[in-house]
Amino acid sequence: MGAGKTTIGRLISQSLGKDFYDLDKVIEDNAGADIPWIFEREGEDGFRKRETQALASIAQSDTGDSVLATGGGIVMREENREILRDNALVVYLYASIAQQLYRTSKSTHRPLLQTGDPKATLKKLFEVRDPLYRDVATLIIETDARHPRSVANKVLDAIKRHLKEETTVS
Ligand SMILES: Nc1ncnc2c1ncn2[C@@H]1O[C@H](COP(=O)(O)OP(=O)(O)O)[C@@H](O)[C@H]1O
Ligand SMILES: O=C(O)C1=C[C@@H](OP(=O)(O)O)[C@@H](O)[C@H](O)C1
Ligand SMILES: [Mg+2]
Repeated sequence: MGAGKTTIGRLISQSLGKDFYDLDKVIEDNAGADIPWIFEREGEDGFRKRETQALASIAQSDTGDSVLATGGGIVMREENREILRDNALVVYLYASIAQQLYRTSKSTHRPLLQTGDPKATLKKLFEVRDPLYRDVATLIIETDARHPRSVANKVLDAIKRHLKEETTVS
């Protein structure tokens, strides 16, 4: 949360002229309700079920030519990780806890951070999730101390380099 997935994903899709999906927005549109409402009525488990359904349906229907920003918890289910590995070039946007805290502090839209100690929550989530992000990631990009446009350019460069290397090798 607060790594910049939604912001950077949209910028990248514009640069590449590809469709953009934000999985949280897809979940909200499908549910006809926002994420805080889903967490309140259905709990985190209900949200995770909706998240997997939305991811699977995009992976099935998409032509493979789009940019998808997921929510930060997407890696918690092995089936989601499998879908990502099989269908996508996955970019892990790394942000320090301090940056995550700063970037998420103005929003009340993330139910998991509506606690007395969001910093401790972010730290716990990072410990569990960082190895999982690394497990599914094709590329890892550091986002601290960088403007969103500059992060987007860094991602675009890394993707181009990666695709060029793949072509050279095969
Ligand atoms: N590289 C960055 N530098 C500074 N602020 C950023 C950066 N990336 C995103 N932000 C800001 O942080 C907030 C959270 O970004 P967002 O894209 O919603 O993150 P995520 O989808 O990963 O939770 C937004 O207000 C966004 O404008
Ligand atoms: O990390 C998480 O578990 C979540 C991250 C959120 O998305 P962002 O990572 O875009 O904030 C959203 O999917 C939900 O609040 C749960
Ligand atoms: Mg987001």
